Amino acid sequence: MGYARSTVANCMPDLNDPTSSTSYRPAPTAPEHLNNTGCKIKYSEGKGRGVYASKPMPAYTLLEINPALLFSAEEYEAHGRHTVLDHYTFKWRDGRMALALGLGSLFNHSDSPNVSYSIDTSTESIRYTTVRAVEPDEELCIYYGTNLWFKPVEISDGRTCADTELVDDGWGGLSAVAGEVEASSSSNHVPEDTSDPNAIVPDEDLPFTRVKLTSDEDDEETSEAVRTVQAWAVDIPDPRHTTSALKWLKSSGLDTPTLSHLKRVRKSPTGTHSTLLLTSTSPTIAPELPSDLDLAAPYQLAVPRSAALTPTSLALKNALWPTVFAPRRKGEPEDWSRARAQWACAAMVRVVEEARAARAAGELPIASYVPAPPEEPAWPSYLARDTRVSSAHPLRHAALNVVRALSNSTASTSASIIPATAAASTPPTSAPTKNGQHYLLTSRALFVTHEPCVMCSMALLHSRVKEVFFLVPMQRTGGCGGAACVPKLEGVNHRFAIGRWKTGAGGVSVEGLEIDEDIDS
Ligand SMILES: C[S@@+](CC[C@H](N)C(=O)[O-])C[C@H]1O[C@@H](n2cnc3c(N)ncnc32)[C@H](O)[C@@H]1O
Repeated sequence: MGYARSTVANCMPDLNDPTSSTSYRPAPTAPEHLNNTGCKIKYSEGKGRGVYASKPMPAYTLLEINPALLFSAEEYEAHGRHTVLDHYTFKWRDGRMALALGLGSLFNHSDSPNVSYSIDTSTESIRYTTVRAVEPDEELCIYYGTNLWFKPVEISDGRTCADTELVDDGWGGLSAVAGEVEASSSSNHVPEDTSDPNAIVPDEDLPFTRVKLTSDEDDEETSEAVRTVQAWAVDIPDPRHTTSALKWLKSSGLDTPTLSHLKRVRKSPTGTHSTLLLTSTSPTIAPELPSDLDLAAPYQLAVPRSAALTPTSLALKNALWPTVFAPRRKGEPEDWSRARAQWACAAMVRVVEEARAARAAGELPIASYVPAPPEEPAWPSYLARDTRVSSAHPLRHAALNVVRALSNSTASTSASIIPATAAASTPPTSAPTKNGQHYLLTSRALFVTHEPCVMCSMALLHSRVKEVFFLVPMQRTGGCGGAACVPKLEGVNHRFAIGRWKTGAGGVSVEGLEIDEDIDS
């Protein structure tokens, strides 16, 4: 908290060792315990007790708010550190020591944590929140930091914490709480912890700085980029019945706000009939129609998922279904919610971790990551390292490798190109392959440790990526504002947003990511 490490750490009892000389022994069975968010206690192989999910949990689920028991550093020095409490104690921001009263004390450590926590000094409490979607029976783990006092048991991908140098994550890393990153959340570029994950984060508190693009940033300027959703529609053979059909629709309960960006009626070009858009809910069960109206059988069709932001996108969307025109003011940036900012921090932590693992394996410390979007947690995510060294291939840059990972996602993958989720081998049909073009990153965000070079930036532009976040600027070679800004160039047919990560934001450090500034990234 790190968990407070003391000079006697090595003399501390091993919670997993029944022969340990301490009087502490893990109980043979976990107590019956289920909190109201669905966390339960179970024994975790080699770790003692742990906290587990009893049901599926979406990303950013608030798991627990635990009061902290605070005591002075002197008390800790004289007593606490000589007891089993040392395993559970961590440093509070003001130098006192703290113990989480509740399940918080039972979260085990993982170097790929699925839970982050934040300290609320005003209420002297700690909030634990999932950072990604969690499966039933999955262990819920936090990140203790780099100075572990025990040998961590292997995590699911076969690595141990000792294999990689890890990031001190201001969102999930206990060491961050120990004051290794700025204590104040705003100076750490971490949005205030409010209970509302939808709260909009002011621009100055975002973990990145937006690189300003002068042109409009609408990402739906080509027909293949138009995002669609399946909806039910019905033809009205006699257009004179359109008003009655509309009246029925309004009272039917089918008329939900999900399609409010679309007109309800489309007239056939010849005027022979009109079509009524019914609903986007239930892809399998056709909506029931009134018997007193002369309507054909309902059918499904693809309609635009959102309003049109530009005249070009309006024309493209109208070709599918009459769409509302809601232009964004030129250069107006997208709002970011707190949940989305947390998702971005977790993604940047993950990609930095991968880059450090790449370096340990003899590669350049560069990695790239396309996480599942927070609003589509079931979509596959992709992770790739730079493999120029091992492949002796000058084009195996991390950003290109991750695009290859996406396009190869139905084929077998190599160790350096990792579908970062189990779902990667069978992407849902609504995932990025939906346009039939497997390299497309339409509507996806890409996190990369080093500013992509001009070549990679151009490739990303072709892939229609929505936004790129990078940590290390590359003044001489970068294509996202360093040597050039590719999405700003005149004549390009797509623009992506760029975020330059703020120093220390989310507890992410650039340590270990040094590369020669002339190397393309
Ligand atoms: C805060 S306690 C966590 C709850 C603890 N497992 C229990 O049964 O009370 C921290 C202790 O859990 C164990 N632990 C936590 N994460 C571990 C991991 N990844 N591998 C092995 N042991 C772990 C270590 O013994 C550590 O000192």
